[in-house]
Amino acid sequence: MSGEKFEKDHNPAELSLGESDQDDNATLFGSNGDPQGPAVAHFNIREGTFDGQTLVNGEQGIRTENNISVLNGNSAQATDLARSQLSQLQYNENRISLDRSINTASNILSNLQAENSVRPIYYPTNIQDETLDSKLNSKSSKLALIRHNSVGNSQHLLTEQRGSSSETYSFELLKINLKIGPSSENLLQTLDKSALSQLLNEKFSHIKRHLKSLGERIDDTSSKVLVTGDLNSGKSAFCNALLRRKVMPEDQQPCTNVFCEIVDARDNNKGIEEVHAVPIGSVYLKNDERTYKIFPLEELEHLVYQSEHYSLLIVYVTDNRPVNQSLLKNGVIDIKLIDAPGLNLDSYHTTQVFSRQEEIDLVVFVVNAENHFTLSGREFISSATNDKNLIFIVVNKFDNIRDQNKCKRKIMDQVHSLSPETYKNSSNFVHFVSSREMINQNPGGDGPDGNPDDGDGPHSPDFDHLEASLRKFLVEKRSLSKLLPAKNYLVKLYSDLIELSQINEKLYNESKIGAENELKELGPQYDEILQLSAKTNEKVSRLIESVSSEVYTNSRDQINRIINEVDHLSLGIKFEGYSNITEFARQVQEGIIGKILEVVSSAEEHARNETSSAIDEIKRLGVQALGEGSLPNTRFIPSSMYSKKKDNLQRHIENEVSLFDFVDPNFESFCKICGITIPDSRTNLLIGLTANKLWAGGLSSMAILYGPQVISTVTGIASISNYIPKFVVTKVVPGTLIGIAIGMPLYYLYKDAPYAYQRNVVKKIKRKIESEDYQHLNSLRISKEVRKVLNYPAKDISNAFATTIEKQSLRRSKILSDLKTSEISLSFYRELTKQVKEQYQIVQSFDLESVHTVN
Ligand SMILES: Nc1nc2c(ncn2[C@@H]2O[C@H](COP(=O)(O)OP(=O)(O)OP(=O)(O)O)[C@@H](O)[C@H]2O)c(=O)[nH]1
Repeated sequence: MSGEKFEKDHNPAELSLGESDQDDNATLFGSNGDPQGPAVAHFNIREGTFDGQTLVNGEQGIRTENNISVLNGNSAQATDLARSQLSQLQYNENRISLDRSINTASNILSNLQAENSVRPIYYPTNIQDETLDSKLNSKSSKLALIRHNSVGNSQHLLTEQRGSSSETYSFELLKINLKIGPSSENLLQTLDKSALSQLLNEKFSHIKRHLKSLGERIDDTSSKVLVTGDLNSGKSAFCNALLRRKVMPEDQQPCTNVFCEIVDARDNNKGIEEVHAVPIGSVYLKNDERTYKIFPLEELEHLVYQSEHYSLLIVYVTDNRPVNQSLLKNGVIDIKLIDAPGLNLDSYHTTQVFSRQEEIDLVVFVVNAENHFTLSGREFISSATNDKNLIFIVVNKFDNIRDQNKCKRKIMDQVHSLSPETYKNSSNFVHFVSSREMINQNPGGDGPDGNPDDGDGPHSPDFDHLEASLRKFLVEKRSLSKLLPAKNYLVKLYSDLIELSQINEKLYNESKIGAENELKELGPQYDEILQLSAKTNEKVSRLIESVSSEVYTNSRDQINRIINEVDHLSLGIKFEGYSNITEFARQVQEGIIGKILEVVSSAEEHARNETSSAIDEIKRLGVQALGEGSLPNTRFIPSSMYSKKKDNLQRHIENEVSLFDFVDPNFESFCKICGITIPDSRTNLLIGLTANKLWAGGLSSMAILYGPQVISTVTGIASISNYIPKFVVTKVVPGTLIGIAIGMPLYYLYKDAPYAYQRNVVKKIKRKIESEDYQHLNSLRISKEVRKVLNYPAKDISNAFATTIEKQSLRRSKILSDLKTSEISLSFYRELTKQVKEQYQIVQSFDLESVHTVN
């Protein structure tokens, strides 16, 4: 039946056989005559039939010829069939709801995968596991992980949480277990964020694939029954007994080596009985004949041995028995029987894998009543029970047992220990039968050529009961065989998702609160550090400014002083006559420049000392503001200051010495040299100065430049001698005057030469200094160096501040981004928790009936 025909909007719980006085037809559910609307199921109570509109498994209910004949002839059977069909309707209701829930679950997982790729989902590594050391599962490690994984460094929250009690989580389907050996620790806790996220993603994909196959399984209209058991226990015989004909080869020697799928030929192979042998490595596609080889049914007894060629034999057989008797063709669903090879070392694993396939609805385990359960049989049953698969246990060859009660007791004891659930419902799930008797009573069977009996074929109460249980379980209780696994899976999945979502919701909420608190704390801290930085930098700048300008002033003053004093400085250089005049000139020049440079050096030394103290002060200010250890550990080396060639004054002074450099007539020195007392009273000072000026500007030049005229003047004076007594004029006066006029300047010039040279050099130097603005440039040079050196610790401070501010700023933006992440995630998980809880309720409410109420 196409599921879409029975659409939503009606509650499966309301399905019931209608009993109305006015109307024999009860409407089970449906639309009100709307042809496009959901199908309508009408059940005629008197006739025990559905009307022609009612679709059952894709067919029009019971309007087939066979069915009508059967139903007309037997109202009890009709009621049975009606019940089957009613259960089919109910099945469809549940199936559609489950389908919807499977799709929802799959979408939720896709959303989680998308979320996981952007913001890694927190997956607790402290999952409850009896084998795990709970000491490893502290809450702090969990929080450390979420911090590491997704939120970042909200350190205080981490600390806050450390005190709280540890929690463990229990997942069933979402459990990721990375244990290598049974005793080893779960490696989950050692994984990093991306690895964990990847694993979770894979887990989601795996679950999605499983959901898909569950969806396919519940949509599949057929049911598969895997018949397995120990070697030679009579599995093939049991299949034949169910078919009431010898289809599968039976042998005392192990014979069935290939899995055989017995399928109704009428519905699935146009009624043709044959075997489709699927070669190893091929996947059976009915419509593609390249995927299998066709053999007549008679070949089956050879084919079952050919496990080296074939992996699967599809055996198409026709079961002509009425729908209420035939298991394969029961009028409701397709049932396929799979006759598996007997369990031995080779086949055990394959059979176990086979039994876990989604399309296996029921496992029938055939055990030989004579041998009881073998080791492999016991293992198979406990493993199937662990997988929560329902198992029918058929104790075959019971006809061979003499003390049947004893045998029953022993086997039931074994069942009890193997599967308590099966034991509890043993009347439905454990059957003691003889397959051989069923076949022997009906050797011809109801094959295609055999006469379908009248429905009263061979009977055995035990076998009838077994068949009835199987039928009811597969046909009427399909909800259990097909839908229950899907429901259980969804219940587990939603329960895990609720837990996962709630954990994330809780942690992201905590994370959000933490981030908000951190931001609150960080705001003032950030402003504080900004202000402190500005203040400290300003203080340091002011300090640098004041030290540099003090150094500048000091240097300038000192240089000025020496320049002023240099005229009168005693250089202690002896003038050893004009023969050594060049050497004298050099020594004088060097002496004067040396004096100036001495002062420059002393200004530099002063600058060094000032720099050193200023560095200490700047460092102190830095430590005061930023704390110990916040600045780089640097050491000031005073000698590194002014280490380069500091002065090129000497190079600028002309080295050439001319004779005129030694001539500098000066009244003062003249007086000094000539023994003339200089007026020193205040009133005479002006005269002295004027005279000095005159000398400086006139007499000295006059003596040098106008010497001849002076002499001629003196000569002129000599002409006056005509009026003076001759001997005076001719002998005394001229001689004296000439002697005075020539001798004194010459004497003066000779004596003054070294001083004059010094004065001239000083003048020269002063001129040079003046033209070059030497004092300013040198003071500037010295103070600039101070500023440059002081800028290093200042820069260290501003760098340290910049780093702190940047750190704070980075932290702030990190917290802001964490906050945003937390808010987005929080709203995602809030919504998710709501959704998965709703889905959990919905799935829980599906009424598939109690598993063990088969009757
Ligand atoms: N007495 C008795 N013999 C049975 C019964 N069922 C099967 N046998 C015999 O037991 C032997 C093995 O039966 P099979 O049906 O081939 O057993 P099997 O479990 O299919 O064998 P493998 O598939 O080879 O493991 C055959 O000789 C059957 O005739 C039974 O109910 N009673």
